Amino acid sequence: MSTGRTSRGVEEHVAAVLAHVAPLVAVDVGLAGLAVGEPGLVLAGDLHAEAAVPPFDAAAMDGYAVRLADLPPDGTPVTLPVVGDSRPGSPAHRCERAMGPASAGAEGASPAHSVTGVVRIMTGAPVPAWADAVVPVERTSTGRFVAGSPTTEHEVTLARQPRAHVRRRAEDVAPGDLLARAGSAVTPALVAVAASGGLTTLPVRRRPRVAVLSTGSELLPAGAGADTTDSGRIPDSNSLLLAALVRAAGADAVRTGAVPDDADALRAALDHAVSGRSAPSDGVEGGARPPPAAREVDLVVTTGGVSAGASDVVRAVLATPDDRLRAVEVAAVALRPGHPQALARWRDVPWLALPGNPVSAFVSFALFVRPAIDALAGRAPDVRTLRRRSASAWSSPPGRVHVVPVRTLASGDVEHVVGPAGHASSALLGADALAVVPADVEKVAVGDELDVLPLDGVPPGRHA
Ligand SMILES: Nc1nc2c(c(=O)[nH]1)N[C@H]1C(S)=C(S)[C@@H](COP(=O)(O)OP(=O)(O)OC[C@H]3O[C@@H](n4cnc5c(N)ncnc54)[C@H](O)[C@@H]3O)O[C@H]1N2
Ligand code: MOO
Repeated sequence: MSTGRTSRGVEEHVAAVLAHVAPLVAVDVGLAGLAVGEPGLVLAGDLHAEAAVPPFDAAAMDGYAVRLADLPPDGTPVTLPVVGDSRPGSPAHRCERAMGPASAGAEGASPAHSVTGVVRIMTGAPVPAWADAVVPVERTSTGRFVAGSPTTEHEVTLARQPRAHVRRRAEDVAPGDLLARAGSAVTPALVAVAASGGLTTLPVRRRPRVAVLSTGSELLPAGAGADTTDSGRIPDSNSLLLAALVRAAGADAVRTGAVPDDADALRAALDHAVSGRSAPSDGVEGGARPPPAAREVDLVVTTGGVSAGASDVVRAVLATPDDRLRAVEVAAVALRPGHPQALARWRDVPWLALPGNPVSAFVSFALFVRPAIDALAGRAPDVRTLRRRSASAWSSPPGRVHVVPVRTLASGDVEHVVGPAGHASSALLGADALAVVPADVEKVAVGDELDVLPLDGVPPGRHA
């Protein structure tokens, strides 16, 4: 009997998912806004510096700017007049003009060097064009400068030092240098380096926004406790699971409470979800921000109701023509867990329908939803799998990619996390990664190399 499903491999289903998502529109945001705004933005274009860092030769120490030619190479101290001051934001131009040799670079119009002397200079201040080193104050007869007091010494005894203590113009960043590529995360360091490099705005994409909803008449509201009677009802855990996974993947989640196995109720819930409003009892589970006005949703993720049961409500909605519904694909993916999958567009928003078993939903997120979020965010294609040696042996189902929760040991090898049964969500508690065993592998032996997907937000070895 036909199940109405298309059989396909994991790669094929990933490609089908990615065909529905494109990077969100890029906007230019001021650096100050980025520093205090929402986290998790992604750069929408390559970023090049406009200005040099440092923008001029700068003192790396408080001390005296000297011309090495004035100091004996053998390190014998000399006493020289102090002819000026260079402070951060207040360079010693006057003295530079008085002292600059005919060859002095930017100040090249200066008269020939006429005075032998030094300039008192503070860390970060421009080094006069004629000077080529800074001698730290503690290495001189002055000993130290007193903060806040006027400096009055007229001469200083100092000697040549092994290091110049000058940060050369552009030694950190030169104008035109590539600071970061499109798809990089907008990190605190990137905001700072961009500011230093003379930029005022960054082209960014906002965090994708993902609506999450659970289906199943057996579901009690998430987080409201369990039912100890024999009602056959269980707490909805998937909507919390997926909302947290969405957030760990760098997107915002709008979670909607569980929807019963009723096609009209699901259609109404989908309408509500794509409007960007969360259910009254739920919240926007992304960055801290005021209660949401309706905002665009970029993706809808549902769990449950996607297999072959009589009450499988997602299948029922997908099978019934509706103006709001397009591009339906119901798939039997060669994967365990995560075999039944579907995708479609609801009011033109891409909709990924994952199976209801919590471990299947978890695996489906890692394999299908995470790449979709990355694509929406415009994140650089991220080869996230690592090669790790297996510390355990197990059998894998023939003809299906087998995804196995593993934990990383101190050696770097990974160990199968054993749960009481294949679908035990408690096994996920001990995992920091998922091993992805190819469909043609039926036995994993100790020492075999595996492809391993690290889990967002779970540091490797956390559970070792
Ligand atoms: N005759 C067949 N039966 C099943 C097949 C099949 O091919 N033929 N596939 C099996 C596989 S594999 C999976 S996976 C499940 C997926 O089924 P559904 O997507 O329809 O999921 P449900 O039936 O709604 O739920 C499955 C299981 O998970 C529990 N669940 C569902 N939602 C939640 C939630 N939000 N929080 C916690 N737990 C949830 C639900 O109570 C069920 O126990 O189908 C097999 N059957
Ligand atoms: O394929 Mo189902 O997702 O094994 O549990």
